[in-house]
Amino acid sequence: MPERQSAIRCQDLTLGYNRHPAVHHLSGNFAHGSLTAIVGPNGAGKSTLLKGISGSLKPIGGHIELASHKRHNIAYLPQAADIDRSFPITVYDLVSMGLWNTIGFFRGISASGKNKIADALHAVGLTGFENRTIGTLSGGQMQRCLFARLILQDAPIILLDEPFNAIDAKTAHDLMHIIHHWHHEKRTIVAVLHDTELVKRAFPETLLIAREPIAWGETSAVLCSENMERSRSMTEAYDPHAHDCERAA
Ligand SMILES: Nc1ncnc2c1ncn2[C@@H]1O[C@H](COP(=O)(O)OP(=O)(O)OP(=O)(O)O)[C@@H](O)[C@H]1O
Repeated sequence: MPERQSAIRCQDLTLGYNRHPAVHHLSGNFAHGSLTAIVGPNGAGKSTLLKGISGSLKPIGGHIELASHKRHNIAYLPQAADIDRSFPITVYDLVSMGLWNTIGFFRGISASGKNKIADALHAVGLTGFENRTIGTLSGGQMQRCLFARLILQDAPIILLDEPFNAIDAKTAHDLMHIIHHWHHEKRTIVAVLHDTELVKRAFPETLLIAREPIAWGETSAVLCSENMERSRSMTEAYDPHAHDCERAA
């Protein structure tokens, strides 16, 4: 099979905090247009990997290469817990931030920009919520709002950190529909997920990680019971007081 064009290439990548590695020696490609789930136990380094790809965390070792070399080509949805919802901003203003790459900070929103915002709000089922402050939204409505912002970012690479966490089945179904639409548009999508049944149903490729990569490839092969057991035992064996990576780069 010919090698697929890579959108994100990780080369012997090690990421961590204060020199303590959280993701060790990851090498592999997220192919252009692929839809990949990142799966693994709590503390396995899944969010850390997304932070590394998004550019908000610099590697301790190794490299991340993007096909486009432009970080603004990445749209990133952080975990809900990392978002401050006490900030007094309306749904309209939060969603319109998705246009910043195209309009800049200080220019007004054009008529076509306003149409795009209306279309994005419609796509996520939030028409009529424009003037609500985000602190008044339910968890599911807030996630819909953040997806509308992602739609406007119009990025070729989309990173989603637990997009369905604490979300009801109808909202998860609607947001999954948007993810499939992005996949059909040949965007590269990487999503951290805990629901392995959903991953098996809807994500063709999976990276299973437990600080070190366990397996990466076709979902049905990656999520076999042997790999799942290995990922559990590797995380259980982790020593939180270890300083430097013991394996040579
Ligand atoms: N800002 C930080 N400073 C120090 N250590 C951190 C920081 N963020 C994460 N870690 C540590 O890095 C390791 C990996 O964390 P990470 O959040 O990437 O895991 P995860 O796989 O996303 O977990 P979960 O499924 O629980 O969200 C954990 O041991 C965590 O405590």
